[in-house]
Amino acid sequence: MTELMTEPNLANLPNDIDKVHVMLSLAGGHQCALALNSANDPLLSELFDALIKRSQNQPANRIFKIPLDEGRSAMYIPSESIVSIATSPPMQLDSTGLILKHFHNVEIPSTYALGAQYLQFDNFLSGEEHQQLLTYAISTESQFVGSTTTNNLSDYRKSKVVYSPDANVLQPLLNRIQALLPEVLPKLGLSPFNIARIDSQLTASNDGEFYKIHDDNSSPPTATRQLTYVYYFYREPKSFTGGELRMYNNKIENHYWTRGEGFTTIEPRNNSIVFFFSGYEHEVLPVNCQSKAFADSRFTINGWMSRAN
Ligand SMILES: O=C(O)CCC(=O)C(=O)O
Ligand SMILES: [Fe+2]
Repeated sequence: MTELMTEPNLANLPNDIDKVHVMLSLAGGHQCALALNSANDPLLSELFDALIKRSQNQPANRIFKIPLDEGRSAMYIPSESIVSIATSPPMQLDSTGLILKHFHNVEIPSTYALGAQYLQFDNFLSGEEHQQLLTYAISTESQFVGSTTTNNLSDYRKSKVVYSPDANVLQPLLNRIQALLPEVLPKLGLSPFNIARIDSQLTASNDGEFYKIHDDNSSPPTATRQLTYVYYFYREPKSFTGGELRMYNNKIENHYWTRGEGFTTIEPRNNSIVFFFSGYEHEVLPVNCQSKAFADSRFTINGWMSRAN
């Protein structure tokens, strides 16, 4: 008997941020839809495990209990009958079938590792270019608005932002970043990619402000972000402490790459730039700025290179 492969229709499923919608195609042409609360649900990695075993002609020999109707009923499926698994959002698997994360259209670094990976370059702009950005940031105080996040959680991110800074002022920085990409990408284990867009925002973090743990590409609107950059600048003498960037290590849990315990703390040095893969989890520790003066803020121009689909 031949098994007919039809494309499962996930198009009209809701696009929740954390939920993973799964469509199992089963031998005999049957399909079974389920929604998991997160990509961390062990059922998902176990289903992939069965699929991988099947692709290697190894028996998985188990029965899956698939919750239906929000757990009010269940269906039992022998592992051998799983022909394919469709997910929304897509899952990224490594060569052994570990689920890396529910990345969308990004390429996972070839060196995706347990340790946090980033690059920091000091003295990134000339003194004049650095001063120009500082003068611009301080003089546009009235254009800064309270920051938001795509998960819309309150108390998750506190800082002030200009979402569309003057393109002419950004140009020297963006030129230098683009010129450095051929060096940066291989060092981070990323291949060259077609840049569909470069976003930039200007931020000011003052006393008590922070950005809790997040990654930069796991919501539908940010799904194609591949590379994050953060350029740091502030007025000398430095009038704040804290505000370090903390990059988290990864670990494997339930066949799934997730945030590990360890981290690296990166000093937001004046006129330095940091690059990292947008899927890595990171946070900005609280800033202490006694003067509370806007001009004494920890400023950044930070943004993302998104790949073309
Ligand atoms: O300011 C920083 O050090 C990082 C900012 C950040 O993580 C973001 O805007 O997504
Ligand atoms: Fe971030």
